[in-house]
Amino acid sequence: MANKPIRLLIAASGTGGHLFPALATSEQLKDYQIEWLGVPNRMETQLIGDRYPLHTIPVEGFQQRLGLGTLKIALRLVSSVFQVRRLLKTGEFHGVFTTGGYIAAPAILAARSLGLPAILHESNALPGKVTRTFSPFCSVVAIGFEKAAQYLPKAKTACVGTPVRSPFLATPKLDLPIPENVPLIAIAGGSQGAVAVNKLVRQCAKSWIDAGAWIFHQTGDNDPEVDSFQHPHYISMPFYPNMAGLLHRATLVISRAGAGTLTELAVTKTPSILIPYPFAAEDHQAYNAAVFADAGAAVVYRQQELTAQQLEQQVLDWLKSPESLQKMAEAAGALAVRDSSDRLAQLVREWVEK
Ligand SMILES: CC(=O)N[C@H]1[C@@H](OP(=O)(O)OP(=O)(O)OC[C@H]2O[C@@H](n3ccc(=O)[nH]c3=O)[C@H](O)[C@@H]2O)O[C@H](CO)[C@@H](O)[C@@H]1O
Repeated sequence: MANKPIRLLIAASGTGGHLFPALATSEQLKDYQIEWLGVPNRMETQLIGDRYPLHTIPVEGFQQRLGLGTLKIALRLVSSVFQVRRLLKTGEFHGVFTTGGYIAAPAILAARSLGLPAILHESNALPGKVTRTFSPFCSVVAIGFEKAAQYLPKAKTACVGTPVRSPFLATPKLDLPIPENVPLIAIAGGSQGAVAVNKLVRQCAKSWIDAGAWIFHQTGDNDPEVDSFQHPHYISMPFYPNMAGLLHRATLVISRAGAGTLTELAVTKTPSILIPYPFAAEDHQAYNAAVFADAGAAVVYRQQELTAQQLEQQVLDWLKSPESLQKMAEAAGALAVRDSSDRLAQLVREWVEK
């Protein structure tokens, strides 16, 4: 294999939480020839197309109740496995790396049926269904949180943290017109935004601003009331690419509990209020959030129980208590695995170059 470039197929699709860790890992594999496997019309078609050749296959999740729909999806999965097998063979790939989700199933099955290594990274504390089902077939399963190992008893696991994009490891400036000496409250709804959190935040915003804070609100692009609160100290955007600058600068963050954002909060040592997405598969965001709450790095509220008054007061209390914020910041920092992309890339190399 010495002179032949190593060819790796990365299967990562759908949301920032799946795509960004895969991209961060790919940056550590610059000597590899990388191609990407995704699904049509998902975020990868905008994010990946300029960087790597992108192949797409139509896969989707199993519905809860068995029926004709499920049969159709199962048939589609079988046909996807054959498609990926063809791609792996004709492209002469040496292995597959995936960050889980539906795209992982055909990628893992196709690779293993050809005797190629399949490396899976799972960033959530409660691994997704696909990870739990297909991890025994993987060469190795890298996990973001130690806790995930207990749900994967038949897999060979290695805890490597979750990779963040390289700007998070530096201290990039915030390119927004916000004064340097004011408290900044940032709201991060995950790569899709969080309408219910947005609503609560808008009810509290005036009182936080009156207490001297500025607010940056990442709203997502599906909030019909997005323009209903306006103030010179309140900036909102559907999606903000410089999350690294934002989280480094933020005094505190109000966020969903996607594994990607949590990892970034740890690396940037940012205190947070976490409101797990209540409809996430198997409530997995609550498991992520619990890791941070148990470590003293965040306070967690269930969306169903949280009132605007509670949220408003929690933030006002913290604005008056820099010591509490400092304690949480340190606890968040203690959860960070800063060399995660290195570790994960190393693991990929170990298996693909075996
Ligand atoms: C609703 C849902 O099920 N979400 C899941 C999805 O993540 P989802 O993509 O929703 O959320 P994550 O927090 O994991 O990742 C969001 C990523 O997008 C970035 N970002 C977000 C907004 C923005 O304006 N700019 C920006 O760059 C964040 O910095 C982060 O890197 O996959 C994750 C990994 O399996 C899971 O943990 C999440 O629970």
